Amino acid sequence: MAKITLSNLRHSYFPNPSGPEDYALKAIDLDWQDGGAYALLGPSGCGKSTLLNIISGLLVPSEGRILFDGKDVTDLPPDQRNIAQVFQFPVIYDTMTVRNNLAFPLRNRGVPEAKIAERVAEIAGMLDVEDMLDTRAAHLSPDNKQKISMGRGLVRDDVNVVMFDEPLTVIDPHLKWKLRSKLKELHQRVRATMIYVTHDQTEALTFADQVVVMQDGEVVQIGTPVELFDRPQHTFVGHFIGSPGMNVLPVVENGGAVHFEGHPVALEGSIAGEGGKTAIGIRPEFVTLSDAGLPARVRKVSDVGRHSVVEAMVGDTPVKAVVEGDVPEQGAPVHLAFRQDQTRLYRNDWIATEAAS
Ligand SMILES: Nc1ncnc2c1ncn2[C@@H]1O[C@H](COP(=O)(O)OP(=O)(O)OP(=O)(O)O)[C@@H](O)[C@H]1O
Repeated sequence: MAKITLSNLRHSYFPNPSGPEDYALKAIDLDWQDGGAYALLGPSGCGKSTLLNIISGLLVPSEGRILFDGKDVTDLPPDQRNIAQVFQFPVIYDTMTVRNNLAFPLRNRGVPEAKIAERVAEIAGMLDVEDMLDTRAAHLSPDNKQKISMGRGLVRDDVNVVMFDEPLTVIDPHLKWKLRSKLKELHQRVRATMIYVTHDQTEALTFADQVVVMQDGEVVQIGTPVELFDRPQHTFVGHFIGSPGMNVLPVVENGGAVHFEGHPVALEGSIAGEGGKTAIGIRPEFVTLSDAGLPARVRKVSDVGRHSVVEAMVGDTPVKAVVEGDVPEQGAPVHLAFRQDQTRLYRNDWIATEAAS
């Protein structure tokens, strides 16, 4: 397995790009550590597939280099990069048995039969598919086909990286959570460098030790799931991660003080920089209904199971609060309190407050 370095990577699908908007990837510098479990998370069109194709060698970047363990592979074709890939849809041979499907990537590389048998048994054990080994792949359910596809991606122990591209797309919703945790467990046992591409925050946060969040061709934050939740560096991360996402509320900044809808708001710490578009970010989990606080009127209450989400209007701006227990009626006047150590200022969408020590 290898450490993967992306250095100063940019990519445009246009022959003569003239501005940042012409780039599908805009300046990416990243180190993926050897043996790490990474997720590449972002909405459709943010550049995930472009980045994946550059790592696998299907696409040559317009600028920048890709290194595997310090060795420049930018100009190497896919078959010389030693990568295993699991795609959205199962890639298996229907006429072969599960055993032969799992053995295929090893036979292809001339691995001795005894070693193949050992490795296939090991992977089949990890995936709980031992009882299917002699079944023809054509007879498997779509879920099991995808499991075998994953097994084929994991069976070689000499690859630089295993890349998963939205691998749970075809999986039945009620089985998704099972396979999600299975993949995490597999990483812990196999210890390969793995990159998991998805637009689904739950999949990314379950699988990865480090999540790389992308928006519009840029990496906006790399962090553990907890870091992304606790301290979003960019409003996009706050909004995209969490359910519901972080409240991003426009504020007026004046001499170190900020006002939201005319009310002063206390921030977590001192403010950096000046000017630009300012907003505060506070997660709905840290907004409470209280006796004092910002006057608001309830617009909507949604019961989401373990708790409710109350959306209340402060002036013209909706604010969401996660509420346990009793909830007010629609239209009721309430007061909202923001937990100060969780209230951050964002300037032009980037965090602009120091954390309270
Ligand atoms: N072959 C291509 N030619 C021109 N533009 C492209 C091409 N492939 C992708 N793009 C553009 O590059 C940007 C990034 O696309 P990319 O497919 O990498 O995003 P993504 O995050 O993988 O999205 P999705 O999840 O929908 O596949 C988008 O604006 C897309 O329209």
